[in-house]
Amino acid sequence: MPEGVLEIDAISKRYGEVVALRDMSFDVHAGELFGFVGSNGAGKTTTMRIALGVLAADSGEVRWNGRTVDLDTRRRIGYMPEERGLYPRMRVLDQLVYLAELHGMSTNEAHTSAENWIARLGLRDRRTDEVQRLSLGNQQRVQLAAALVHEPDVLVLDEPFSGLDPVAVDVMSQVLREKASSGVPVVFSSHQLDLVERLCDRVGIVSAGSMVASGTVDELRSGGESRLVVESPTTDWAATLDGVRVIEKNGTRCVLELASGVDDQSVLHAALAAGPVYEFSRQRPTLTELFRNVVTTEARST
Ligand SMILES: Nc1ncnc2c1ncn2[C@@H]1O[C@H](COP(=O)(O)OP(=O)(O)OP(=O)(O)O)[C@@H](O)[C@H]1O
Repeated sequence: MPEGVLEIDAISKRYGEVVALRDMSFDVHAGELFGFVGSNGAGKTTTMRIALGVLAADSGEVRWNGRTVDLDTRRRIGYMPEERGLYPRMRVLDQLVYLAELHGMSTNEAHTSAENWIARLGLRDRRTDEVQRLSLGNQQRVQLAAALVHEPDVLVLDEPFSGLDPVAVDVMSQVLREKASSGVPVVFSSHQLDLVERLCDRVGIVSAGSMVASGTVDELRSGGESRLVVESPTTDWAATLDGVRVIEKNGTRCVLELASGVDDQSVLHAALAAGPVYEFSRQRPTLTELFRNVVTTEARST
């Protein structure tokens, strides 16, 4: 039986005529930070709500450690919903203690844990304030504390970074990294692809309700189009090569796109035959470029 694995297995979901998810599948393993990215309406929130059990799938299954997620397992998931779900009139500390107790902690444990997360997330000065009196960013910190306060076995966070200032982004990143390192599978959705690229062990790109690419950022980047940056006094030779397209030219420096199967070494030989070569390197796409490619290709094929 797999240990410490959250499995989303072939989940489908319709809202009336709208197909929100079709055979959505991915795994998140213990110790792993998994970034879930996709266009607006791609199906991220629906997937996360199904993973937590606040929404039922039409078909497919969510498993934790090989077993279908039930009410007990759900209590062990820390969830940060997109529509933030705090009680606006409750004080920060009281709210966190209440939520921790709801998840099965004793009053003492709940207090210790709530105070710990309040301190960790920079909310000490606001601990006795009503949530509604906090700025949106601080409310979001409380929302993260609410997901963490019962020391969950799995973390599922819907756009935890949206609207945070750079310091709060750093705190959130550190906390998620630490949680993953301590063996908790962490999955979060985000539109901030630079952050996802920096932070995540693996990334899943979702389009129109299905997972269309997943892997480590390195795997995804190496699977993209092959590009070369070349600096040489002349670039005329490049245009004569089969399967090579000059996509950018800036003085003596150019970027070439290679069709699949074109060997970069044959390009280097051609460049050297024409004169000196000062730079010759692979240019790998950023996650943002990959995302645009994958999503545009998928949109064309549907
Ligand atoms: N309650 C609902 N009733 C009807 N359609 C819905 C409902 N919730 C979501 N949808 C539709 O399901 C699809 C997936 O929506 P979902 O919110 O899961 O996407 P998302 O990837 O989280 O988007 P975003 O990045 O904008 O938050 C969309 O077409 C959306 O309009």
